[in-house]
Amino acid sequence: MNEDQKSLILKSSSHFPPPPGVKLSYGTAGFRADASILQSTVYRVGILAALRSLKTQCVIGLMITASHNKVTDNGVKIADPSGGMLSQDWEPFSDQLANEPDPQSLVSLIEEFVKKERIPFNGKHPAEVLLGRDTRPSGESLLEAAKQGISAVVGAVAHDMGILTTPQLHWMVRARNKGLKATESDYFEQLLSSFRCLMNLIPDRGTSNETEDKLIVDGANGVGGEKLEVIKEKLNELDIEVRNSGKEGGVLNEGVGADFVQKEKVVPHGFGSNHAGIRCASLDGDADRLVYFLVPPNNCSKIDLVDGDKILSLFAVFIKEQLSILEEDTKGSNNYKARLGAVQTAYANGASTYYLRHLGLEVALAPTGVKFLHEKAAQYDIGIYFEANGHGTILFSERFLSWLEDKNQELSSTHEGSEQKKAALRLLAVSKLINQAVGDALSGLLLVETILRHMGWSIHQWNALYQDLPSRQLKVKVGDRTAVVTANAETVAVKPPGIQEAINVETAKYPNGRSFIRPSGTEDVVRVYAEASTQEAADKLANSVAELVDRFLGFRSS
Ligand SMILES: CC(=O)N[C@H]1[C@@H](OP(=O)(O)O)O[C@H](CO)[C@@H](O)[C@@H]1O
Ligand SMILES: [Mg+2]
Repeated sequence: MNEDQKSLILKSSSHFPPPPGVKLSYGTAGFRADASILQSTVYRVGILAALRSLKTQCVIGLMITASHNKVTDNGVKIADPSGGMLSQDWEPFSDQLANEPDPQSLVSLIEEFVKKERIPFNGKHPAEVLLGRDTRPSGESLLEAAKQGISAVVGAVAHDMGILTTPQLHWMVRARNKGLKATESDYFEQLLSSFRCLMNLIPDRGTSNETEDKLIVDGANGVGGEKLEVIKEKLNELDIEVRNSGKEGGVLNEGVGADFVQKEKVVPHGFGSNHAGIRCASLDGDADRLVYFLVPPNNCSKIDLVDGDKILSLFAVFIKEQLSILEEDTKGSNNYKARLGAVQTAYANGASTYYLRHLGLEVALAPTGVKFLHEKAAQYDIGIYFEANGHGTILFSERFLSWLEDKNQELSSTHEGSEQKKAALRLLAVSKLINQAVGDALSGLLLVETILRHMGWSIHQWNALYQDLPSRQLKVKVGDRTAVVTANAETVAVKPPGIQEAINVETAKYPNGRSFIRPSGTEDVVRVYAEASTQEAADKLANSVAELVDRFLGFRSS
């Protein structure tokens, strides 16, 4: 770093002092806080993004969003060259960068890091950062802060991509770094063309199928609703009605959205008894989560939730079917047994894990946070990962895709129009429709819709793949949530000493009982999860484990 560079950072950072007494940490969702205290953080993440771009010599993404959090919050996160989350080994530096109050020390911190990481300041490519933001009112001024941070790095270029869903920005970063077309219209074009390809390959059963036409989507009053309106205009094949699109004056994430629907299991605002029995879906505030639900006819506030675990299961059934068809072609010269795996967290309903194993899939467990699931899923030829809350996607390995392309060619000459050829084309279309950078509610929704039609299933038939074990999630406020340390993908609490034994004693009292605790990465709470054979038992177990947390870790009066 030369003197000009140092004085540029020194000068510009003096306009962005961090708020006194606040310590932020780059968690599972980047930095998140009340929007009013985030100017300096976003500015510094601008610097970070430019440095990351220099280091990798690739385009980097910077997204301003607080997803499902309340509208007055905001946040910022980085998309790495592959379109995935920021590499974990840069997280400690991100924390130091965000929290350093003194401009001179900030410059020294950056200088040391640049040396340690050997970041090339005279590399072939100047830093290039794509910027996106959700619909939050604070987004515009935070975007300015990000631009200031980026331009504090000599030669760095920022491209404002406008209001986007988080997955759109990740998709653009991935596409740019693969040398592909990467505008928002390219994104829509890829989704729509692969969707149509799958629709054209739906088997003709000669009878009308069970899938009802209409789908009603809760857009969480956020960016996802807006973008779905755009997709809807270009789609004649689906009958979609968007509610809570943000245009009706509702507040982002208030009584609406995938997080609300999944956690509270009640109907979102704008839905009621007139929607009973109709297929409904809900997106979160930045449209990287998707859940489906049904409003039952009799009890209209409680919903039947079709969550991320069930979306995973639906995708698994479909992909397994296509792989089996391909494997039937034993005469071909080019055969390959693909490894299909599923990745879940401890929050996955026990019934879903059981179902997936019986389907013949390998099921791996990862800690909460999509970066962990993504990493594990990338180890399979086809890895499907989902958090129960609806965040997930499907990853195809390069090796498998190139085999599939070859197989498709081979089948073109020998088996045109055959079931094998169709299976190969379907899998290729899925690999283009699904957003392989990160979980994407819009592309996920289009895939769910085509698979339901392919199977001829109603949402009821889909929901009946297995029956969820009753579960309960609680939050406990404690003095210091970091006192809880977990192991084995968060299924065991190793600290504080003795708490796991006490949880085991409680769990053993209930048939099919399972319970675990972990510190949240996004809120100042310890989360408690419990499941058991009945709702009453799950509630009781969750409450008694919450009491244990309180007893071991709660606020003490002394
Ligand atoms: C139980 C739960 O839903 N946890 C969510 C939540 O993380 P916590 O660390 O539990 O606060 O937000 C994360 C980011 O969106 C998401 O990845 C995760 O699944
Ligand atoms: Mg989100």
